[in-house]
Amino acid sequence: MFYRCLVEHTEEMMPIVYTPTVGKACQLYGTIYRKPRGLFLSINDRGHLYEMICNWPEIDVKAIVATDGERILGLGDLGAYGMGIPVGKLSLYTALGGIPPEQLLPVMLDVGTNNEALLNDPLYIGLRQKRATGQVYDDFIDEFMEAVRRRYGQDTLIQFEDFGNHNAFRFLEKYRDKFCMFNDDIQGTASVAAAGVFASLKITGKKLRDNVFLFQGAGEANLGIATLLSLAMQEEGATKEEADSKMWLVDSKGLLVKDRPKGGITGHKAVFAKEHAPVETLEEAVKTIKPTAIIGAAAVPHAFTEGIIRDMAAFNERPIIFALSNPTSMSECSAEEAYNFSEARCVFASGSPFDPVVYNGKTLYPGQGNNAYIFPGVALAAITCGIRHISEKVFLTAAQTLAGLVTEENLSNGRVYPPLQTIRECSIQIATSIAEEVYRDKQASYYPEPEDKMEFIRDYVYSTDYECFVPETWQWKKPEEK
Ligand SMILES: O=C([O-])CC(=O)C(=O)O
Ligand SMILES: [Mg+2]
Repeated sequence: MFYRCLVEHTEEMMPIVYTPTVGKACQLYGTIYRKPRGLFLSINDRGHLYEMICNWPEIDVKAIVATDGERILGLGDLGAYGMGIPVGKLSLYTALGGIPPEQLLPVMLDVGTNNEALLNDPLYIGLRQKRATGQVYDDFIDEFMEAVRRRYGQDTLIQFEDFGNHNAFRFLEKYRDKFCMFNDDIQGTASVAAAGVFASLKITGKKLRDNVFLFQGAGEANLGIATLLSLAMQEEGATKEEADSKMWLVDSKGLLVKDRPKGGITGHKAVFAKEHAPVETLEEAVKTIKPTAIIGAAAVPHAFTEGIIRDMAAFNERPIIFALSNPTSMSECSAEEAYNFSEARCVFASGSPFDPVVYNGKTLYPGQGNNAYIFPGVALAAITCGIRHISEKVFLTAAQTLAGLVTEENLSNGRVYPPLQTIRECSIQIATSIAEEVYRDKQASYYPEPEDKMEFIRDYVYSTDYECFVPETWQWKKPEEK
C-alpha cells in the first residue's frame, strides 16, 4: 500500500519520502527513530562484515545503496543519521524503478562523525568517535565490497551515495571495473543535468557545442556534469580540447585558472583549469565569460544573486539556470527569483522541488533536475540485464533517453523534464534504452538475450496491484439509499 500510494501520487508523496524532507529526517534521525531500517555496519565490525551481512534476512538482494554519511545532500556530515538517504533512495528504487523491495538493502557504513553537535547529542545512534580515515577506512570499505559479493553475488549493484568529495571520486575509480557500482552524486546527477541541457537545446535552438557552461562549485556533481557534457559534445563532433574548453568552473577560491595564485586545483579539477587571468567571484566570472548556462551544485544558498540572473538574461535570449543543490534551503536561487529576474526568459531547473510560478499571467513549471530521474532506470537495467560494470556511456544514454521524453507541451510550460507523475514510465524507457545498448555492446551477462527488451523489463517490474477482498457482487451504496 505504501508503494501503491507513492506510485499513484508521486508528485505529492516524493517530497516526503525523498528530497527535501528526507534531509530534515536525517537531521532529526535520533529524535524520530522508532525502529531500525537497513543494515548498520560499523568500523568496529571489521573482520566480521560477511557474517553481519548474513544476518540480513533476505536471501536475494539485488541492489544496495550505501553511504558513510559524510556529505548528506548539502547538509554536511550527519554520521549515522545519514541512513535516511539509502532508505529514501531505495523507496524510489521500488516506486520509480519497479524493483521489488525485498531485493533492496540500505546500508550505513558507520566510521564515526566529525559533527561535534552529533558527538554531543545524547540521542545520537552512531559511533561516538571522529571519522576513521586512511588505511583503516579503506580496508573497511574494501571488506564491505568483498563481503557483499560473497553473500549476494558479483552482480549485486552497489550505489555509492553522499560520500565526501575525495572518497567519492576515489572509490568510483577504484571499484568501477571490479564491481557493479556507480556513484549517484557524480554520475546520476551528471546524467540528469545533461538531460535538462539536451532538452533546453530545443528551446534555445542552439547546438550543445555552441554553449558555454559556468559551474558554481567544483565538487562531485559539477565535475560529473562537466565531464558528461564534454563527452556529449565530443559525440557531436567536437574535439576533447574544444569540449573541455566550454566548461568553466568556480570553486571557493575563484575561477579554475592555471597557476591560480590561491592554488587548490588538484585531481579532477585540473582538467578544466583555463589559461585565463584570475577571477575571484561568480559575479565577476559571469560578466567575464558570458556563459549560456550557469549550473550550481555546491550547496551555497543564494549564490545566484539578482545581479547574476539579470546578467545572464542580458547576455542570452534564453539563459539556462540550474540550481541543483539540495535540500531547498541550499538552493542557489528559488524558481521565483530565477523567473522574476530574467523576465521569465530563463530555462530553470532545481534539485529540490519548487511550486509553479505565475509570471504575467503565465504559469511556469520549474523542472526538478534531480538524479531520481536517472538512478531508478539505471538500476533497473543493471539488475535485469546483469550489467557487471556500468560505463559512462550508460549515463549518457540515460540522459539522451530522458531528454527525448520531454514533449513540446512540456517545453512550452518551461519544463525541461517530463512531469514527475510520469517518472516511473521514464525509468522503464531509460532501462530499455540501456538494455538495448548493453546487449549490443556485449556488456550484459544475462542470456538468452530478450528479443523485446521493453516487455522483458516490464515483466520484471514490481506490481503494486493487490487482491480486492470485497466480493465483486458487492456494491457500495450511499448511506441514505440504504
Ligand atoms: O538526494 C537527492 O535529492 C539528490 C542527491 O543525490 C544529493 O543531493 O546528494
Ligand atoms: Mg546524493
